[in-house]
Amino acid sequence: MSTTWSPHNIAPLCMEQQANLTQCSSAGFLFLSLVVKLFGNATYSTSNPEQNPSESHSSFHGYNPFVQYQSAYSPVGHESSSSGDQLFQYFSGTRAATKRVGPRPHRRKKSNEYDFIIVGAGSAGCVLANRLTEITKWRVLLLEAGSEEPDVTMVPSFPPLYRDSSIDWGYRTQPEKLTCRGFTGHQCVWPRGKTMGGSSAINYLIYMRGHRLDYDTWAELGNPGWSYDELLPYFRKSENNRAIEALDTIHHGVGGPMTVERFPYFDENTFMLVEAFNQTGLPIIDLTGENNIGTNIALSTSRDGRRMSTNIAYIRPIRHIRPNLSIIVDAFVTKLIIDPVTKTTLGVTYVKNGITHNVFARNEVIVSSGSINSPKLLMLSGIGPREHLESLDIPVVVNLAVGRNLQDHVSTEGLTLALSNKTSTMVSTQELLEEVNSYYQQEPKKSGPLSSTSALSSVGFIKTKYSRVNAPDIQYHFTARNVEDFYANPSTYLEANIFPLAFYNGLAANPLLLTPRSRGVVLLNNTDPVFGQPLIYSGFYTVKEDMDVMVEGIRYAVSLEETEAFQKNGARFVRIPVKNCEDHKWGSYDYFACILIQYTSVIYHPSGTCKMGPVWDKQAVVDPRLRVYGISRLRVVDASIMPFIVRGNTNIPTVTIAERAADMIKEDYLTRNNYN
Ligand SMILES: Cc1cc2nc3c(=O)[nH]c(=O)nc-3n(C[C@H](O)[C@H](O)[C@H](O)COP(=O)(O)OP(=O)(O)OC[C@H]3O[C@@H](n4cnc5c(N)ncnc54)[C@H](O)[C@@H]3O)c2cc1C
Repeated sequence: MSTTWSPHNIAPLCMEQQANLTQCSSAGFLFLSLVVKLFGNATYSTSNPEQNPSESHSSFHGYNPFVQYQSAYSPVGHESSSSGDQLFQYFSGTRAATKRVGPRPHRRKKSNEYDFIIVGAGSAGCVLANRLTEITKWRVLLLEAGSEEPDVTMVPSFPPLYRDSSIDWGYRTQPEKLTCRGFTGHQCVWPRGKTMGGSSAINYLIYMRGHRLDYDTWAELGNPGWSYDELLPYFRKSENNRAIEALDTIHHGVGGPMTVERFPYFDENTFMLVEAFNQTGLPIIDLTGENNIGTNIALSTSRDGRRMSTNIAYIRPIRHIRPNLSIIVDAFVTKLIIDPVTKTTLGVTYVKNGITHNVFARNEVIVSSGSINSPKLLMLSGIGPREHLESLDIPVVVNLAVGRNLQDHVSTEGLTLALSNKTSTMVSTQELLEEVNSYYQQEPKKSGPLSSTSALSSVGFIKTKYSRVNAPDIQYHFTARNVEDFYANPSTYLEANIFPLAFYNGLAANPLLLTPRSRGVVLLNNTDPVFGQPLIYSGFYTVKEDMDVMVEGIRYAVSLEETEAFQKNGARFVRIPVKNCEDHKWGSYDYFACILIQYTSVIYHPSGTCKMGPVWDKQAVVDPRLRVYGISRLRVVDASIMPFIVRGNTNIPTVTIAERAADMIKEDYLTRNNYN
């Protein structure tokens, strides 16, 4: 099998900046070559789990004493080419559409016609493809712009490696006054998964759900069916919990597709951090319970030291087994085919290997392309803000607030915790290469430093004085750092970092803003709307209170230094002002504000750009059953529908949105026969 994954080419960045960093030395290039050789193919994700001994089913195991408590490929030749296609002409306005509404039950199925077409095989798309193909009479097509999921994604310690690699869309934010000023072009990286599994294949594996209040608020806003109590069965349905939390059967599930456990390996710093939070008064709790103020080692979406992407969890077990599921990878959907007269969605146009194809949906097209690409696809198809679309000569089909309401959990990379030799996990190049080889060879279960995200698993949630409700407004992550390299050249270090999370002599303390008041926007690229990067304006800190909350969050992090846990291990925050913030006194409000603006960190949870809301909500793009307003046979199901971002990492909330949506679709088509 050919190599499917290519890493970020850091050489130009290293040379341009003449950066004397470890990742720019032979160590970095040796490491990358070995990883490509061992993990560059897509073997694991495409193999049959029945033949893999590590997939045998087991129930709850892995009690951690510290914690109290998965197509037949649809041949390309089966799709019609676009040339001369009548429906393609509708869109370009050269031909009048034939009106057709309501069910079409007696038509013979054509090879390029499916019951449902799902655009995007990410967190949501893979769940939907699995659940909808449970109905054997439904033919479902899953289209994914990226490749098969390469083996490199399985290693929990490797997330820094995926950024700007062949499985990342490689997006950047647009320059803004209050964000990302310290980075090249004043732009922040904005990673998004471009492979089977989507962002769930490149994320940091943290299993989190958010707070009860998040979902109750969605429901109170006029979205029936989305309260915490109504979603809890769906959280359980997806979950196969193999940790101590499995004993809490009210909140956790054990038979679902998504294996959830604690990693087989933790270093001392992981324990130190939870201990420190605990010593500030935060209780050790199940962070995935209804109220998440507290601390613990987080659960992870992993199984025996390997990542569980939604591709592994939901697609791998059914691929080549369910004949009604077709999957086409490397298929970039460029437009929805919409009858402009009846405003009915008929299918999609996609490009694969430079050839344009049209495929048609008897029932619905479901857009699950994520919070950046879903609004992009809608806008390319004439669904979006009138003014913006008209400025690009795109005929407006429906005027909706698509791309607005962008939210994320902003953080900073500017706060560094230095570790003493006592707990530093730094290794030599030789040791690093040996660890990579050792992880590769372990069968059937993986263990050791690379089988874990290390200190990133230690999570704390706090409520600052700014929180108006009894729920957290700051969450903490701690990410591996080489302190000397960071201080030598912060922006290049961060932009070209490729090393595993396991080996470090310092940690970035990342406070996450859980309830941002600021809003950003996603717009189409004005020079190349289809193939160009969408324009992402994060809008971070455009509401001043967001900065106040974050400064408070930084102060709390710094206070961890006073705990016995930090003191006995000699862990100390580095008080040297970081580049571009030297004019401010370390520890002052202005210094902390400076690091927020200079070294803004996007925590990769964009949400809200196809907002769910009732008919009277002018910002709403989809209704509470996730149907796009003003267009029939079209839904959006992914993180973009969240009216407000949840208080916690967004993968499992997105999986749960898709689980809920799948049942809604079944209700709509199997019980009510409601096609509009
Ligand atoms: C680096 C990173 C770290 C993260 N860490 C965590 C974490 O630890 N825990 C957590 O809970 N969450 C984490 N998240 C967030 C979480 O993974 C996302 O919120 C979630 O995966 C979003 O799911 P989605 O279905 O909305 O979009 P995605 O999973 O991004 O899926 C969208 C899919 O659509 C495809 N697509 C897009 N456009 C097209 C098109 N035009 N044609 C065909 N296909 C298309 C994409 O290639 C992609 O596969 C992280 C995200 C990232 C990027």
